[in-house]
Amino acid sequence: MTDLFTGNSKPGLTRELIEALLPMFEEASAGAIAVDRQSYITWINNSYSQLLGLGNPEQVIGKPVRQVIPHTRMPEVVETGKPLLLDIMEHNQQQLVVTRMPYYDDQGAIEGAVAFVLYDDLQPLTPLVSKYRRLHRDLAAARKALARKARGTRYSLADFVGASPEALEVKRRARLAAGRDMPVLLLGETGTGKEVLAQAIHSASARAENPFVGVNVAAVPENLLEAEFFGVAPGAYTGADRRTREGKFQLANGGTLFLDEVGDMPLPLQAKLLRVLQEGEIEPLGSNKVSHVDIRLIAATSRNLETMIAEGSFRSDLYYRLNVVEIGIPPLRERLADLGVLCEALLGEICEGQDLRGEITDAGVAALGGYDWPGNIRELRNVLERALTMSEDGDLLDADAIFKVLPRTSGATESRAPVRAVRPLAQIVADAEAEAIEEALVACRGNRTRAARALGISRSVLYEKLSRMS
Ligand SMILES: Nc1ncnc2c1ncn2[C@@H]1O[C@H](COP(=O)(O)OP(=O)(O)OP(=O)(O)O)[C@@H](O)[C@H]1O
Repeated sequence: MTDLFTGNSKPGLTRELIEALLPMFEEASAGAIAVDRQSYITWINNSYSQLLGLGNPEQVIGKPVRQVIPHTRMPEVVETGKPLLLDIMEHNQQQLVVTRMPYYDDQGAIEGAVAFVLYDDLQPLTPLVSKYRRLHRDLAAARKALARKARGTRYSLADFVGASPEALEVKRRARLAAGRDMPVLLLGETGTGKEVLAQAIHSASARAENPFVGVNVAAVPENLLEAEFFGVAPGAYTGADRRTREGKFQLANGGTLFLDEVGDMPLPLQAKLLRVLQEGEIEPLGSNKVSHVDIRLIAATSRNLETMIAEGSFRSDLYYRLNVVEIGIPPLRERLADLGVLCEALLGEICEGQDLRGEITDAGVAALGGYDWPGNIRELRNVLERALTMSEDGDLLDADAIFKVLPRTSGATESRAPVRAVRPLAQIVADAEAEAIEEALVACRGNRTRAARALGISRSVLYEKLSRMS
């Protein structure tokens, strides 16, 4: 072993301290090294030179440390005077956990640095490292989710679950749409995932860092739609706010505006929307100033716009403006092959954060396949949620558990099915009662006391009815 500190400067306090601590560190560590002010090696112990595969330690004294240990950060410590107390360094495909500290002369000037290899084998640290990696992954996912939420989106393309040819085609077109800054028209029945897809397209587009603003045209009273869309100038009408109220177009500026149920838009507003799309300018209510907006429009509807055009209730020129990229989302009954993966994803979502581990048997999935799903994936989610709430045998849903909660008929089958046989009134009443109880339990997340209160019956009566139902 060579002498620790070469050079002729007088030993100072810090240096003394390091010298005092060195034997202890040296013994506890898998190797130790010191460099001078120019990052030239002044000392290295035997164990470190063996670890580095150097043979004779003397031959590296006086060499620049980077020449011997290419990935070392000792020069940085000497330059900045800041210790690097914990670092992982690669050397010859080994990962070394190292600590590095500067040391000073009497006048307080940096004289060099020392480093110790704390571990030359990460094996004992595996639980710690994997915990760190897991936390890091969780943190990254949470940051991403938070950022998405801040921008108004919750979904990415991976959230559009499905592996059937129909689902893959939807995803392929969505990816295509994401790459082009053009209007998109999503066509599909209620609950097929139009909003999921709109958010996913936004998240995968160049506008992803900008806002995603959604507005359900059918949910806004007709007389408020214009203000909702284009905003209101201060004092635009009696009782109007003194401040400017921004409309959805301004809020979505730079990002994506999602118009859900665009088929429900009244004709006068359709004309205004068309103008905005043609000119890229909006005029808030009560203002005579126009302002430029830059948005990508994604519209969706469950209605047949072509029939509406023929009937005169939807403008054909607007239709062609909106329908640059059209994506038809098939109803669930046309992609029953996806039932299994959808159940898995939805049960995972439902059980998240709860002390539940929902699973479904193959027979359970087959039972779901016999239904025609007028409410599509939203309805599937409700059925699974209800089945879990009602399930008596833990969290495994079999065919029986599904049949118990599956609606007996759906709107779609009802309209196609022949008139049903007349049934005894008592049975109809019992069925209606069972359905009301299931709904109350779902609404109260399985809390029977609250469900009983909501139904206006006592807990004991609810229990009695439940036992008769099962
Ligand atoms: N492909 C899918 N994968 C996973 N979940 C989905 C999918 N499609 C829809 N969902 C879920 O179904 C529910 C309804 O989806 P969404 O609101 O996007 O449907 P929608 O077509 O916009 O319905 P509506 O026309 O009634 O507004 C949501 O909870 C959503 O998470």
